[in-house]
Amino acid sequence: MSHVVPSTPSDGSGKRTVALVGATGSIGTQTLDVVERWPDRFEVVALACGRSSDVIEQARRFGVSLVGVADRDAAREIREALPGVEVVDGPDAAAIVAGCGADVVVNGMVGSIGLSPTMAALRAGSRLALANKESLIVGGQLVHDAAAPDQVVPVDSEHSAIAQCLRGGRAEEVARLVVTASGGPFRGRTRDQLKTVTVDDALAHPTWDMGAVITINSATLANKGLEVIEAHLLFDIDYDRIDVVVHPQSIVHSMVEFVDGATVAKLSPPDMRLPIQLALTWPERLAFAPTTMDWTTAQDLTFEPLDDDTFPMVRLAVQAGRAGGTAPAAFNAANEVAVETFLQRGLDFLGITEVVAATLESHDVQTAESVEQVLAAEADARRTAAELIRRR
Ligand SMILES: NC(=O)C1=CN([C@@H]2O[C@H](COP(=O)(O)OP(=O)(O)OC[C@H]3O[C@@H](n4cnc5c(N)ncnc54)[C@H](OP(=O)(O)O)[C@@H]3O)[C@@H](O)[C@H]2O)C=CC1
Ligand SMILES: CC(=O)[C@@H](O)[C@H](O)COP(=O)(O)O
Ligand SMILES: [Mn+2]
Repeated sequence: MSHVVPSTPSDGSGKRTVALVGATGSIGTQTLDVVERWPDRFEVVALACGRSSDVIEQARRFGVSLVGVADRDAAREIREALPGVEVVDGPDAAAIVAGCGADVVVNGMVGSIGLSPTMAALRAGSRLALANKESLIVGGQLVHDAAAPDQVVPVDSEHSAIAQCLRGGRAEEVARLVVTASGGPFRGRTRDQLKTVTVDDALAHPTWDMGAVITINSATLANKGLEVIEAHLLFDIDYDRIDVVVHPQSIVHSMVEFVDGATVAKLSPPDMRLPIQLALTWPERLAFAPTTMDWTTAQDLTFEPLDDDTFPMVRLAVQAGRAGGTAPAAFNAANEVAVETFLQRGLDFLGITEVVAATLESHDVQTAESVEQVLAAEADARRTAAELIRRR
């Protein structure tokens, strides 16, 4: 485990400065909920979003000095509403915010556009609380190499759980990682039954309330595929030693099996404020529990194997992960294009997986030694996916 190791615990004195990219989304707003609870521990200094004017109220509430807005038209209105605040705009705005030198940068952006903020935070030497799994997956070795040993702390619930299970353990004692999946809204359905599902059906996640893209990724199981690659990169474990198991209650957030047969699991009700809070102060735990288990009542915790034929996305992601180089970036780019088109009602649900499989099939895997190479491979995969969708 090279990137998630305990750093020196804080002695509780002094505030940590926090920069938050993706401030107006699901992770972003929950991060602000957590931070607001601890005014003596955190000071939000910079925020970034795509275009939402919600950032105006957030910037005022936290008294930030820097705001990044990707959309230039939206930025004009936001700048006028925030006199005295530096408002940067355009495609590099989030990277400027992430690179501002805060103690902790939370990357809660959606999609591989989160790569440049991830790299900017790492280059600035900030602790990176990483929800934006796509940046790690597409950046792969580049992100891995740019990160100091204790610099990246996962926010993703499964990876936060694994990091907690591994805490204090030795790498050579780990036998396997077991990543849990809710199974999404279509768990138990056949491929035939998935032919007619709608966008609204796919957005009805059984256990988590999240942004639209990750919710669709949970429905196709692409999210779990991305999470297997994420686990491989964060914890340096071979794909042969990472399993996925379906656990519909989303209470066991993942597990680690050790060489003596002991399995350690992390359990809590499904609430992202717990892993967000822990990532802000890792490895220290703050004494606020957003929700707790009620162990005085009967609980059913069930586990079942993944139906790999109906939901082949995990298999495809592992194939991309094993191929290495630009393949994970191609997998993710094709998925982003297909999901966006599905959300706009331009592609059927099963088409998402088919487009990803066909894009991956035709992708010419290259080494990913620079951000430019990754971006070129992504652009190529996006073109292929768009062309496949056009021809359907
Ligand atoms: N939501 C969850 O519970 C979980 C999410 N994650 C991961 O966290 C990430 C965020 O997910 P989620 O919060 O659900 O997504 P949302 O769609 O809810 O939020 C996305 C955020 O990104 C912002 N954004 C979009 N484009 C840009 C840009 N160019 N520059 C800066 N900001 C931009 C949006 O701003 P605007 O509002 O202006 O469009 C918004 O603030 C994803 O990678 C997801 O996989 C992981 C585990 C759980
Ligand atoms: C909350 C979180 O971490 C999500 O990634 C969640 O795991 C999605 O649920 P699925 O298990 O359905 O993909
Ligand atoms: Mn997750």
